Amino acid sequence: MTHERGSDDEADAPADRGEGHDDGHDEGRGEGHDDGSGDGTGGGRTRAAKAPLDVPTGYRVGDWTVTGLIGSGSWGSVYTAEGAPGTPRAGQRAALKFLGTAPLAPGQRAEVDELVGKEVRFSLAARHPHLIRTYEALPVSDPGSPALDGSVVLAMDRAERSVQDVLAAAEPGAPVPDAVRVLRGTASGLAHLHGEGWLHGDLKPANILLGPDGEARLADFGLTTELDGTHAYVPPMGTLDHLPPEWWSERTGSLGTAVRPTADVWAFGVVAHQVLSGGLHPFPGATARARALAAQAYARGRAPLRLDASLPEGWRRLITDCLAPDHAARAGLTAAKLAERVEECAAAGSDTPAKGRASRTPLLVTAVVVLLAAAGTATGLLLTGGSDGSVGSAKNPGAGGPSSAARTGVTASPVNDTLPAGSDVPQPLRPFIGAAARLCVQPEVTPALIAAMLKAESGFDAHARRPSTDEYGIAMWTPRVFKAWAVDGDHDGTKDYMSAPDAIATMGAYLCWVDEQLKQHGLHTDLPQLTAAAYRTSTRTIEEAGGVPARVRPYVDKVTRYLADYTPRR
Ligand SMILES: Nc1ncnc2c1ncn2[C@@H]1O[C@H](COP(=O)(O)OP(=O)(O)OP(=O)(O)O)[C@@H](O)[C@H]1O
Repeated sequence: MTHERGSDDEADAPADRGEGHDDGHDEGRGEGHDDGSGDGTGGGRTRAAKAPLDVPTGYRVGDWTVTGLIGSGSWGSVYTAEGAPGTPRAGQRAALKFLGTAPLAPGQRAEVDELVGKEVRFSLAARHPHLIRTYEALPVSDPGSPALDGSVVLAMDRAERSVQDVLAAAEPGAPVPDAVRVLRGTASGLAHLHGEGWLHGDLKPANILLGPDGEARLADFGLTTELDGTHAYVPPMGTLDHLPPEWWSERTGSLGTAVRPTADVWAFGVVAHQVLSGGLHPFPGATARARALAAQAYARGRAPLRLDASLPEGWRRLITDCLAPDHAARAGLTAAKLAERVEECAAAGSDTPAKGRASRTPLLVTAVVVLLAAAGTATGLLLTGGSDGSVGSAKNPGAGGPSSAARTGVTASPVNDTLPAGSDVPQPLRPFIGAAARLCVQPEVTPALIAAMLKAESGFDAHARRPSTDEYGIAMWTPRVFKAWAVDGDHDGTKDYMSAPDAIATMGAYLCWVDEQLKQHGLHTDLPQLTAAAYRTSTRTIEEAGGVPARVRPYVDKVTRYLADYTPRR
């Protein structure tokens, strides 16, 4: 998809985030926005360009020998390692994060290189008992392994598990083991970062690691940035489930998206709610996207904040302050103050669930759905969503559905699910196209529309590439936009715009949101055409034009023809 670039449209690029409206959309990490979230995770600039690295056991980097895989994030993979015999590191345990750029197209590579450089810089500079310690950064020179050659490896403290792992095993409605200790460490690490003039930028359970001593340490400084006055400028990425509501209306300029330290405070509020309630997200919804929408509705005063009934009163007040709807209202709660308040809550011993509250049942039902969604979708958008998300983000079609489905409580729509047998839609793609459409309750987002758009975009070519306009894969996703919406269509744990299932599922989710946005702006006729036009431009462009702009008319005409071919006759 080409979000129009330049002038005001530049701001639209990451999934229309810059449209300044209010509502609803979602993501970007994250979740991705999910990733993560759920993350949704769940992203943007080019963290979208996922580069999973396959590093064999026994692989040697500096004094370290790789012993096994821990997991992969947006652009790197983390492995267990041990110091090699005969070296000063002999017998020492470590985690190695391989940050790879080799599989990327040259245009993306420069951008990812810059991000990797930042992650290396902040990781090496991070020194605090509640920040993961990085010992060294090692460049890999291995011409025999093109995928690894040129990557950078961060050798760091190896954690036992992440808070995301703890939440996945938690019982909803009760604090996770050591909840208060986790929150104290997290707040302390965050206060140190902010004191250094940095913001973390991707605070989420997957990035809070627990050491063998049980202490929490913040990790993943890929979105960490120095504050420039009151803001930092970061790539338009994050993990849906942990992005503050104002993120969606920030414009993205050449420096990136403006983010305030209060974004970390919001994320802390979400994490605190999750940790103290056994994984429940403070906003309702079966997907990271739906939860992001719920957070935005709350921020606009359209819905109350309904924290879980089990939260002890002191924590409830603190989380409510972290989740103040407006960043200005959150500003008084600096990270240093936050850490103090966490200590006060801890000292008050308010780490046990409130007793005798009657209203758990409905919330628990939601909770289980949320947990299921999160379990299937730990990002990294990311977004974030998300790992988590980053990310991402949590948009596992098998676990829920896109925003509108979640909000209306409908998990599958009665869409016309078939494509004509004789049409040229490749057979192997049909299940993915059908699945993408089924998860959207908007009647216009049918298998026929998705198939027509795929044909118009790439002629169903999963390897299609148009570097001049930064568009790749079967749905011609712009990597940074893809990252903002990424869905793991084939459930392989990664979200890759060059994977046809992922690209198709993401297209379905995005079209669903576009269609809904257009309706909210009073556009009710020719919606398939308007939706296709928005995919090539932006919803704002279509809303301002009140119809299909002339420059995308030929594209829309093509889609219309294919749509007629693919719509089953009844
Ligand atoms: N030092 C470490 N020790 C143990 N596990 C780690 C360490 N660093 C990262 N991990 C784990 O490795 C996995 C991949 O981490 P990574 O930072 O690459 O991605 P992520 O945070 O999950 O996603 P994203 O980067 O997209 O937000 C995660 O499960 C994370 O919890």
